[in-house]
Amino acid sequence: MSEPREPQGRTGGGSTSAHSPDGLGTEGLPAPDAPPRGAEPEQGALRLGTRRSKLAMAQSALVADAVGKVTGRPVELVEITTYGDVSREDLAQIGGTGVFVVALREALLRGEVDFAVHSLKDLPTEQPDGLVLAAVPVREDARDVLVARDGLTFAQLPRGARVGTGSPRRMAQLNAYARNHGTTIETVAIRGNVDTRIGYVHGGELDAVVLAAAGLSRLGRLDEVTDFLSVDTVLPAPGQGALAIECTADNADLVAALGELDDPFTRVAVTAERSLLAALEAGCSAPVGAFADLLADGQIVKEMRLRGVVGTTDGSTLVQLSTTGPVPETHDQARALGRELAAEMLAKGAAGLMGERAH
Ligand SMILES: NCc1[nH]cc(CCC(=O)O)c1CC(=O)O
Repeated sequence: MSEPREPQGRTGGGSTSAHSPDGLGTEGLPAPDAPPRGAEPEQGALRLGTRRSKLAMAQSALVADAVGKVTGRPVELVEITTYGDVSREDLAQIGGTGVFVVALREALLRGEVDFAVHSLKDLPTEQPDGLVLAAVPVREDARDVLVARDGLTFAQLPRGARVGTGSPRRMAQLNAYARNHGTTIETVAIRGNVDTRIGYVHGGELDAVVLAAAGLSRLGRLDEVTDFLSVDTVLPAPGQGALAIECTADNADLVAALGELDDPFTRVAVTAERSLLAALEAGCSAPVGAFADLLADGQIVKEMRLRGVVGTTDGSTLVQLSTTGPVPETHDQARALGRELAAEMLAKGAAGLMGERAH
């Protein structure tokens, strides 16, 4: 680590012959009254590039706090407007959720910000040259949730209920779920931020909207949820609920410092999920759900399970498969799991269900 450390306070008094817990001794530390090591340049604030939506700002504030703690440096937020924020076009038309990301990455590559925070599910699966995901912190609740009028759960919605979501993945699975229960819903394509979406329910235009639990949690609005949709019913988007902290690859000190916020299991799980998505050659707004979790026997983690789904938005056809194997020990192993499941899904006709994006 190149970060300066506070000299460890030595409590006065002849204590035991000093052996530090790491066995390295304390000889290398400066005397308590020595000035800070002069080699470190004056370090100013780290600039965090963020989208300006309430959700992005909430996520960035959480990460700014954590980065401040691990680096000991102040973090300042730099707001960046992305095309996805200003365009009112259908997401699938303007190139999927990647439109939220391009402007942030350009700011990173131009050196205008030091690092950026993304919702991992909005990140295209291809990692651009020169940029690295320095950390994927512990994932929030990955589930989708329902915010419905009158506190209704999904099962309580009346036949033909109008359910808003812009996500073909959600449409496919919600319509399939309704069909399997002998009922129907009408999925209504909506866009907009969380306030706008929930506003359609309060305004009476829709019976319910579907959102990510993680987003509502970070906005402090989980109390508005009327039903948490089990991942057995609706597989979340690959990477849903996880954040990605990205910086330029050449900034080794920062890569290492940010790396302290990485959660290895979240990283392995989302790597497998995103590898599945990439191997299905699906755009980010294609109807692909994926979720990796650990199967434990009591306290002992036995295996990782990866589940994937693609379907038509009307829910008439879903290809849903899962695979279980040893918990991957490397990112390559995690990617291999995703590719294997994708190959099985393609063999079952997944490509034909992915609309114009399918090959
Ligand atoms: N597509 C927008 C988006 N990107 C990330 C989240 C939620 C937070 C997350 O999944 O980490 C949302 C909103 C939503 O789907 O409700």
